[in-house]
Amino acid sequence: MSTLKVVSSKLAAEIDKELMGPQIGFTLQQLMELAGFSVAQAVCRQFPLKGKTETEKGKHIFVIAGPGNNGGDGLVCARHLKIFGYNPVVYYPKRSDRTEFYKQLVHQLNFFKVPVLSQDENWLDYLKPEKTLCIVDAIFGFSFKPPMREPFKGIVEELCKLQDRIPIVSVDVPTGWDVDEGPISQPSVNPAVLVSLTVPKPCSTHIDEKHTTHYVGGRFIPRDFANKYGFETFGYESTDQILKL
Ligand SMILES: NC(=O)C1=CN([C@@H]2O[C@H](COP(=O)(O)OP(=O)(O)OC[C@H]3O[C@@H](n4cnc5c(N)ncnc54)[C@H](OP(=O)(O)O)[C@@H]3O)[C@@H](O)[C@H]2O)[C@@H](O)CC1
Ligand SMILES: [K+]
Repeated sequence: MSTLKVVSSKLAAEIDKELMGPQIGFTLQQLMELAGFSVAQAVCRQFPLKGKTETEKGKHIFVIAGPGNNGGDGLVCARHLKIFGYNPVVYYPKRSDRTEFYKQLVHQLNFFKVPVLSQDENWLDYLKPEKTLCIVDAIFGFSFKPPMREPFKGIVEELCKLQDRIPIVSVDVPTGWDVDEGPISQPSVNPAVLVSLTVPKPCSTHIDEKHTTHYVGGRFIPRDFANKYGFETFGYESTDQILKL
């Protein structure tokens, strides 16, 4: 049997449903915690603080959280980045009331004194190349369907203007990309780092390997489950939550 290296948006949603279904019984909270934790680990790997000056260490990591679960991954990631010694700031313009859980994630950020900006705040003030280490793009993941609606369209247009000067770390899918077809509509970001969760989506075959470092993270499935969906598990080392592909 040939093994797939990527899974479609449809299959990714099916995998998610089965993981959180009655037979397996993961909760969304559990998977999101591991997903966000792995993205924070990828940021550490890519932008290590060790040996950096105090000025460098004080730079912001600007996390933009969208309205769905990709945004939730961003909220979790920001908390872990703070624990790891970084200086995250979260921009959360459209807050989900889908579940109480998103509010709890915001309370946890308040607990760790991570600023969480609302839509009406001047978020661009935090995005200065000399003051910002990177941007974590947790706007849209595998449920995004173009064309992009406001306020995200305007936000992503601003990110596109900045991305040559501030590196973008995209969570699961670069925002604006069609999950299966890649960057076929605008606006869409061109990330310096992509962290695919569970297994890469087809759009990841469109990244320019010279520009984008690709990690896989979200280490939560056994081999027989992966094989059932036509792919292999990844060779994570030791306790690592990410693997550079
Ligand atoms: N097993 C795993 O790997 C795990 C994966 N996880 C993560 O979940 C992610 C998938 O999350 P998801 O299904 O909630 O969808 P996501 O992509 O966040 O977007 C949905 C939101 O976007 C909106 N929206 C859509 N199109 C739009 C448009 N054109 N313009 C504007 N808005 C638009 C849409 O709005 P609606 O259409 O409903 O009005 C809805 O609010 C996945 O990529 C991974 O990061 C982990 O957390 C757990 C384990
Ligand atoms: K994203």
